Amino acid sequence: MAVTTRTPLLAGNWKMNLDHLQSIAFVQKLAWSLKDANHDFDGAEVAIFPPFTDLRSVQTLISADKLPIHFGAQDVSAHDSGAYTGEISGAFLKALDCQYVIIGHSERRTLHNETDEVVNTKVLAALKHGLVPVICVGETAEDLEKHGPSAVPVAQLKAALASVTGAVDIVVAYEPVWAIGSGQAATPEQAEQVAAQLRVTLRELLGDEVAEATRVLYGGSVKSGNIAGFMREPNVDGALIGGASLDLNEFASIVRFQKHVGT
Ligand SMILES: O=C[C@H](O)COP(=O)(O)O
Repeated sequence: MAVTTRTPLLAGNWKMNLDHLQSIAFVQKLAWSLKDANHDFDGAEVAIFPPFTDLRSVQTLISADKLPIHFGAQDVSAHDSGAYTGEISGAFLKALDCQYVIIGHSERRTLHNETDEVVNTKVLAALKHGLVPVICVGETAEDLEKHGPSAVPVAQLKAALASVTGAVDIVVAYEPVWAIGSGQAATPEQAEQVAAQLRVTLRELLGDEVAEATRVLYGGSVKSGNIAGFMREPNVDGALIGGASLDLNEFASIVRFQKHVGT
């Protein structure tokens, strides 16, 4: 068993699914289901990333019922305020008690032309507003063939962290683009290889302490049937889950897979 002091993070990215009423029902049932199963919330952190329009409802429910579930947004503006129609400021997310924000998801990079520079400005904005950025990196199938597994994710992480210094609280999600929504997950060994390289990069850029404290997640076709393999790897500290996070039983089963901390 690998030695780690990092609390695993199981994060559900709902993408553009579930409206605010559906999100309330889902969060209630998830909390009940995990409580019934005696889930150790201190041993494995659970987070959800609903659409923007759900956040206020989710915040109200979680705060009123004191549910041990964390939440964040799926994107943030690089700007604080102003004439940016359709964008959402990090200040607004912080005001809704969001703890996390996903930045640089491959769907943002491809569908909304987000460059490495944009990702970097969003990371800086998140940190400025006290949000923990979940920085997504990952190679396409073509990148994999041309450059091998780690080159593109490492380059993306370096770009995302330009001008970032100090004891920052960040999460990195390694999501090979070819594994997202394809049903073809990376192997645990592949995920570990890239996660280890990403940690080396964190060490170079931000020092030992930050590198040791930063959770590196794997994402891409994670299911209850394959989570155990990923959780066994020493540098994989949890998962960013898309499709399976919309199925209550599947998500609850994934979340319940504990990784031993400090053993
Ligand atoms: O953010 C989550 C990833 O895009 C993974 O999605 P997926 O689990 O549906 O493959």
